[in-house]
Amino acid sequence: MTEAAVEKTVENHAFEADVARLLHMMVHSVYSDRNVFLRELISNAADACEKLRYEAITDPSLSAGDGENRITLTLDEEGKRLTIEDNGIGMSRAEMIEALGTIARSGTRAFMERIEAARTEKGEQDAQLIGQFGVGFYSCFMVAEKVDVVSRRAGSDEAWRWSSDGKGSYAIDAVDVSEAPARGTRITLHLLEDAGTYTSRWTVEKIIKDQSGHVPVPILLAEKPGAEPARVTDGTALWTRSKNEISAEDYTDFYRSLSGQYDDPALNVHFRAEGRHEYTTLAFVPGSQPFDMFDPDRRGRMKLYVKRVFITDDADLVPRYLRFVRGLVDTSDLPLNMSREMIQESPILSAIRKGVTSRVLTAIEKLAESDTEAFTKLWENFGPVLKEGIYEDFERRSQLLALSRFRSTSSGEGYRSLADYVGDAKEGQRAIYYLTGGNLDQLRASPQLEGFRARGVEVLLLTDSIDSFWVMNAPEFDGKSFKSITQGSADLSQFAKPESEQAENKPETTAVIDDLITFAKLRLTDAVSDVRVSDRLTESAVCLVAFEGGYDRQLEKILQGAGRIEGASKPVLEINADHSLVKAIAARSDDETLREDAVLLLLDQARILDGDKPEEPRAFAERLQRVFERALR
Ligand SMILES: Nc1ncnc2c1ncn2[C@@H]1O[C@H](COP(=O)(O)OP(=O)(O)OP(=O)(O)O)[C@@H](O)[C@H]1O
Repeated sequence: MTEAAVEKTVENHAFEADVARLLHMMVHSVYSDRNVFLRELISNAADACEKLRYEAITDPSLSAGDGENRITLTLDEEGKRLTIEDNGIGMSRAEMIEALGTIARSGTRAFMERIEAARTEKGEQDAQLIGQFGVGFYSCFMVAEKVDVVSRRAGSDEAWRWSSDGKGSYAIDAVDVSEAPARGTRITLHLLEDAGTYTSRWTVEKIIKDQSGHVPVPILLAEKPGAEPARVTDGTALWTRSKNEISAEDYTDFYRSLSGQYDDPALNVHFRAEGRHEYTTLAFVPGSQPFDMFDPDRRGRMKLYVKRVFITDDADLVPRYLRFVRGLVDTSDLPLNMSREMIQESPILSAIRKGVTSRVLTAIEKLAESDTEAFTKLWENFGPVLKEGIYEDFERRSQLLALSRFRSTSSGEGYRSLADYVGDAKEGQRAIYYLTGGNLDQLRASPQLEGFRARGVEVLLLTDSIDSFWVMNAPEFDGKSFKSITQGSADLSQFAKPESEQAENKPETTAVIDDLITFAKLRLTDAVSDVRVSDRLTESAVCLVAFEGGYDRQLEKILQGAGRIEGASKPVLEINADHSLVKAIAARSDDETLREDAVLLLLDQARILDGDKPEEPRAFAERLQRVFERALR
């Protein structure tokens, strides 16, 4: 491009719709801790330096001339400006449009949905959320009325300026290289009237030390344009220091600058492995759930360093079920110039992955032993993800089962471990009973539980979608297999009822009940595979269960919903022969119409108790009406 063309071509681009929404939120944010913008910009600058270091391994000319990476902040009180400059990788024109005009992070999108929902509900934004989760570059519009980004990509002889007031569009134009950093990016914030504090040395230095003290690139601060910058942080890698030199605050600060989250970590795991493989790990379990935890594309976010050079955050350093763990591994065992693809397949990496996984799980186990409250919080945040491991990681299945906590008919508002369950199991109890479903209240009201409750047999109440899957794969815990109480026969006769209820122990199947069952089997043959007397019911008249060997009812619904299986299998209708309604119906064999209405209504009642709808709502309503009218007549 010629000099003349460079000066004239200013292109205006509209922001992607989501960016515009996000910016609107930023500008109208009521969040009081605006300092977070600085951490976001410093973190991007540090990433850019790390990317350069990596690319320079194969092409040393990229960092030629200016080998030491640094981030320099310049204050300009008079001009009400704050500048953040790095000598990292820089951005080409296309990269600017991609990075500063769209939203790449799925977490940011999820965050926006959450914050918008909170706003509609409460009439205001959930300001805390902005504070807890970084929202990247765009957060600078909390403090700036205009932002200029001038960047020159390493190795390029072009420089570009991106400029915006954050109100719907941005402009891009080419600038003369003499106006740009020799390499890297300079971001100039034209501060808002009320953001003057970000030109105070004292304030900015404190914010840097508090928020970004452990960024692995040195940070310098110049008091005014042209002044000699002074070092604020030295950029040494925290993980290379020995544990006893590192305070809890150091770890928390580091976690925050690494993860982009602002919460306190629930757990940190810092160790150096020596021997066959040498590597250092510094990993954290966050104190809160990231928004995109259940995003199917979400993978581990651990960073891989080789001899302190950042290589990739895409190396799957932990299995998928630990995808919430943040942190890094730094090893000297891998060569620096190995491609990312080769690293992925390297046996050294799988050994490291194994080691890191073990250490993280052991740390979680220790927390479970030492601090129930902290562990419960961790479990509430990440239990549903950890349980995926029971399904996916055969080798660690028992370990994960032992770690898992459950609601059950005995847990009240607390949680039970499988060890608790087995410890309190009835004599001779061979199975661990469970019931799966969408929510706890519905499960607690399930008729299928009645017989178990009456006999004091504990049942696990499983409400996460993953539960339906791992229970199929987990053959046993402590010699006991898992058994769904909505599948097959309950066989509760082995457990005695409490003395007070002994009298009504085994339901008597009289001839009239047998007759009713034969009638129901015939009449309901299209809808159910069998009708039988139940020993799992005590209060309800009927319930539905899956036949032995079929899918658990809840799992079948999930698979059907996901289009993985076609059509539902026919359930079994179980009847409580002791129930007064059932007895009354059985006694009315003289009235065919009434009996037919009654068995169809019983079936629909069982469906409703299962959280489903009557198959034919109209016929159901008419039947109900007929029976009502008779009763009232
Ligand atoms: N100083 C910089 N140098 C080079 N590229 C930058 C710089 N600042 C931002 N970018 C580019 O802009 C993109 C968007 O930045 P933003 O902070 O919004 O999200 P992010 O950094 O990708 O997300 P995360 O904070 O989760 O890493 C970055 O991924 C990067 O490509």
